[in-house]
Amino acid sequence: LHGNDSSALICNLSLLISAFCVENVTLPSFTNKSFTLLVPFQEMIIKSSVSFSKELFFSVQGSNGPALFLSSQELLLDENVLPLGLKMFKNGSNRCLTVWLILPRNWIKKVGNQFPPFLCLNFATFEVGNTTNPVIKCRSLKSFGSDTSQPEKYEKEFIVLGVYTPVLAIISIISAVFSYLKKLFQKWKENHPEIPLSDTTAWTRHSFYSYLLDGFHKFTYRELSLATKDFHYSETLGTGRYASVYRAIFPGSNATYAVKRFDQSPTSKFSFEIEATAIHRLQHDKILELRGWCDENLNEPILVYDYMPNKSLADALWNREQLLWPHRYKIAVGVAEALVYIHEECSPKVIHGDVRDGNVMLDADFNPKLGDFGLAMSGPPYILWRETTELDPPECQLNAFVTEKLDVYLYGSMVLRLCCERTQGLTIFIMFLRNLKLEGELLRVVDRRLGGNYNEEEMLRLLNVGLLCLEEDIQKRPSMKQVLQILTSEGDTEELVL
Ligand SMILES: Nc1ncnc2c1ncn2[C@@H]1O[C@H](COP(=O)(O)OP(=O)(O)OP(=O)(O)O)[C@@H](O)[C@H]1O
Repeated sequence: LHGNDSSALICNLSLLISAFCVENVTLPSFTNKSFTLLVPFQEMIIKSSVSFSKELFFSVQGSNGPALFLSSQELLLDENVLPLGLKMFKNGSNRCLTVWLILPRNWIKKVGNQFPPFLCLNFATFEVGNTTNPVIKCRSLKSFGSDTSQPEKYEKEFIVLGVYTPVLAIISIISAVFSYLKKLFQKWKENHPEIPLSDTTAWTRHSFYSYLLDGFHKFTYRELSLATKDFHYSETLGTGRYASVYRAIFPGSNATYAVKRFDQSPTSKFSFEIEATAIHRLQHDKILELRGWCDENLNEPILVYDYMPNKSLADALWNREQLLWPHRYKIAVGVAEALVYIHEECSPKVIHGDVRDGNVMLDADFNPKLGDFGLAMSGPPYILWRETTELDPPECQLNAFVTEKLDVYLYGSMVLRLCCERTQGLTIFIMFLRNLKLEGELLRVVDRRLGGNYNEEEMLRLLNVGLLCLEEDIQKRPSMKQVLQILTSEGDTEELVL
């Protein structure tokens, strides 16, 4: 921690800093000060338990190049700058703040994997007054550690000569070309939905998404609108908490995709960002494949996925004709494979956080594809963004930080849905199952809709795996790799699961 350095910013707004904590180290409380944190790259977690009612701004400097300004509203990127993610989340009665790094592909390409060991982080919160555009000046990294205090006189001269004059010049130039641009814009607007072009927030979001989704096809809004018949309800495949999903048939190629259009609410937009952050680096046969995206209308950003003719596992289990046992078992194995991949083969690992039948899609042959990464945690800190429910493991009720064993627990409850007709009142149902297991009567709970058409050995294996995954004690829960071994090995069920 490098002192109380206020030279990092020139700002006519009042400054409000509260207690911050990096990992487990509690820093002293700050009032009316900014400060610089020097944190190891991998541990850049900043968490605050103060209640934020005001707008927040952050400035962060990468190893080279100018600063990145970040607020809960906007993210300004420069090509040399490390993009950051920011989210406030609710932890009990406190609102917490986390800042984390998202390293986009092209940035990694640029610098290789040589991350600097430390990152200089200038951190300050501002109470927003009348001014809507606060001026924040960040030091260059070169001056880091040196004496940065300047006589006030020079700062004033700097503001007058160095800032006002160029600003006036720029304003004149802008006014000169404004009418021309206006004409162009009006022409452009005829073919595009409403976008606040002059809005800095819009610009920063567009840049942020381009960083994240670099390499994926960028659809035009018009293309998607045509393919979904103007997002007509007759083309709706499903509606979730954050988005509606439409079938899109592209006239030229006859290709069919699923277009996930996020709603207008801020949480939906955040869900889009979380999903894009996770899905852009996942490539696996059992994970729903992202085909493209569109952010022309920032209020309703869009992700385009492979179309799954059999929709979700929840649809297949509850709404339509019977899902056969071989399909059910194949689904359990496939989802386990997807989870092994995100937990053990991705670096950093990804925790899905919302594994359930509604988020497993089924292709024409009932192969599962894990989808909906809108609540996924793509790297430390692994924080559960959503409210906990009765389907979550006990550790979630106590702590916002989770491990991959959360997915294991949720997988357990999904597996029971594949085997049993009803699983409501999960805690009681688990106790009931454990008793049946002791009595050697586990098969009594089998879904009657299967009409007895199932493989007994596989059924017992799956029920036992479900119970193991639903262990309250996190240590007793198996890893997804162990689960996959149990489901795919040849050995005796009793030996494998005990
Ligand atoms: N690729 C797809 N192919 C076919 N149908 C899909 C596809 N993706 C989603 N759906 C359908 O749309 C529904 C909602 O999608 P999704 O779960 O991704 O939205 P959401 O808003 O993130 O929902 P949730 O409430 O689960 O978080 C799914 O339950 C499914 O029925």
